[in-house]
Amino acid sequence: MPDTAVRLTDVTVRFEDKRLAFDCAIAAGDAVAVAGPSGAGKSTLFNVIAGFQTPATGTVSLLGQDMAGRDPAERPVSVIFQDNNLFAHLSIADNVGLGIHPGLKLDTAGRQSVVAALSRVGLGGFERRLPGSLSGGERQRVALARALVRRRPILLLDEPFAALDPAMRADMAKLLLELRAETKSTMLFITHQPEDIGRLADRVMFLEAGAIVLDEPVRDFLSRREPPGVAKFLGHSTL
Ligand SMILES: Nc1ncnc2c1ncn2[C@@H]1O[C@H](COP(=O)(O)OP(=O)(O)OP(=O)(O)O)[C@@H](O)[C@H]1O
Repeated sequence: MPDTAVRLTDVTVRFEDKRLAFDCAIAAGDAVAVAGPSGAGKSTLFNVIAGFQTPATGTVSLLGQDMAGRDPAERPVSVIFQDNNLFAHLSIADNVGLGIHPGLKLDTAGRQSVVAALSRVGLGGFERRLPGSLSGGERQRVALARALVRRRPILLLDEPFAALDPAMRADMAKLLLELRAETKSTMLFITHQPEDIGRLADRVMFLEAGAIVLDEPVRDFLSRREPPGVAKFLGHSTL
């Protein structure tokens, strides 16, 4: 497998009145926290990597391959969104099965991997239930199971902890660490919580005003007192 999982080179994205610019290289197997104030461009960065947003310029390369012209489904990426992860009218097993086949045409091996993935995230026996009967943390774990059955080497998590209480956050972080060790996947997660960065990330990318302004090891990031935006994020300043 190539050493670099995600490489963005001279990537720009244009909205009516805005221009975002991204350059970065993420090593295969790293867990990277993506942080920064609201509107900084975190979701847009994910959309560029996953293929939901086409850049105006630049190159997106995943596992050494140029992704130009490749639809999201053709990319080696799974995304877990903060909300709307699950279809309310489908059973938990079917919601996970969608990760294998969008028309839910699963063979025996597919059905077995759905059961195995649910068991792996601690939801064995939940197969026939509906999403509405699950807690927020359980629903996030169903989304994780769906990502697991897809077996894509790059996992993007958009605020995976946002809807969770502190105990659930710790459980989710532990599960993600275990899954990362098992699958050797590259993981990027958006978070607004320094605590989540400390327990899960190897590196931190900090975005401001449409650009990656810092990209460094987690220890360096967490000991920062500047720039002001980072100090504020870390709770060292009331600016
Ligand atoms: N489809 C779009 N059309 C126009 N502007 C957009 C579009 N998508 C994003 N933007 C703008 O681009 C900037 C970056 O948005 P983005 O959603 O990536 O930020 P973010 O860091 O994820 O914010 P948040 O933490 O609030 O989710 C914002 O100013 C946003 O208004």
